[in-house]
Amino acid sequence: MTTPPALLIAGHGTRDDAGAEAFRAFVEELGRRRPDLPVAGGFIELSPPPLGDAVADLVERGVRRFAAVPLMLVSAGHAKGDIPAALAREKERHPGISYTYGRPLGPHPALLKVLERRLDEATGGRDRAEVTVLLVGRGSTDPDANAEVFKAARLLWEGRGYAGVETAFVSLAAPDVPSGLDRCARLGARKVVVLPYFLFTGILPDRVRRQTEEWAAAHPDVEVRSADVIGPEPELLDLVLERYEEAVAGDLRMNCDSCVYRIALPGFEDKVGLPQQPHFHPDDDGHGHGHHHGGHTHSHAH
Ligand SMILES: C[C@@]1(CC(=O)O)c2cc3[nH]c(cc4nc(cc5[nH]c(cc(n2)[C@H]1CCC(=O)O)[C@@](C)(CC(=O)O)[C@@H]5CCC(=O)O)C(CC(=O)O)=C4CCC(=O)O)c(CCC(=O)O)c3CC(=O)O
Ligand SMILES: [Co+2]
Repeated sequence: MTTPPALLIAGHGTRDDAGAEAFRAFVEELGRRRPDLPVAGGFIELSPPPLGDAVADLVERGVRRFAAVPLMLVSAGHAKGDIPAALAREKERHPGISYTYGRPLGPHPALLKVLERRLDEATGGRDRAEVTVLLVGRGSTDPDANAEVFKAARLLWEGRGYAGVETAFVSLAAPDVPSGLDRCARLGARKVVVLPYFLFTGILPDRVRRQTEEWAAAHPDVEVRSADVIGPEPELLDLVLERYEEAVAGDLRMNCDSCVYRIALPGFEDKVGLPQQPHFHPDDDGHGHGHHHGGHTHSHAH
């Protein structure tokens, strides 16, 4: 019998005890969900246990193969750089191990669903057409990572009926939270919900809430509410296990998560499963002008 690879979760780490505890409880919950797997989690900085201890723990339990999933929303420095580097270091420490590495989490439809729920909680389900959302990401010096937050905002806007979804960052990238709120006001927003694009409670989500309250106090003409972080929702557990399965199967799907031909996005349901055709090309009638795009049929039959 071949045993499945273990699951290793890599978290960020925080000086906020409640945030670190939320991560540790989440890893325990993953273990309860998959009693067939050794599961361990560690942080890349600040909080115990460090990622290296989590790997050592797995090795002590007899694990030789594992799949590592970064508990990160975006692909920035941690997911692209230091977690892979930390894993390479662990392989030097434990030469007998092998591992595959999964993708970050966002902007998966499961997360959008949780964000939508957080908004409904904050507004009491009021008329969405009057509500402008300010989605606040962590912010990074990696523009690709910042663009992923804009993508999440746009996908959240599509088909859900909000007046608008604007984007801001808590630090390292513009616009910051007050500028993002200014922008909403200039667009005519009278009801704004600030929605943190963060996994768990922590120092940065607290800062978002504080900055939101300060801005709201200075702008009594705009009704401003704060929504909660994503949190350890069942959707997040399922998504991490989906990332695990992908990493085990070697089936890493780039950004197919939000592909309109695979996922029923609100308002675009009729596109799911549509056969894909090559574009009409004037040179494709047998004259052979050397513009062959062989193998580019973009099939989505997963
Ligand atoms: C408060 C602080 C720690 C403290 O002091 O306790 C903290 C906290 C947290 N960061 C989180 C997430 C991310 N942090 C980064 C990146 C960086 N974070 C850094 C510092 C700090 N981060 C400290 C003070 C920062 C300040 O004052 O502004 C940098 C500068 C240094 C470094 O970490 O090396 C580095 C810049 C790299 C660059 O230059 O681009 C990325 C992007 C990336 O991957 O690079 C992500 C997104 C991951 C994703 O995609 O989800 C979360 C989890 C949030 C959640 O739950 O979702 C928490 C927890 C919390 O908020 O408590
Ligand atoms: Co950080």
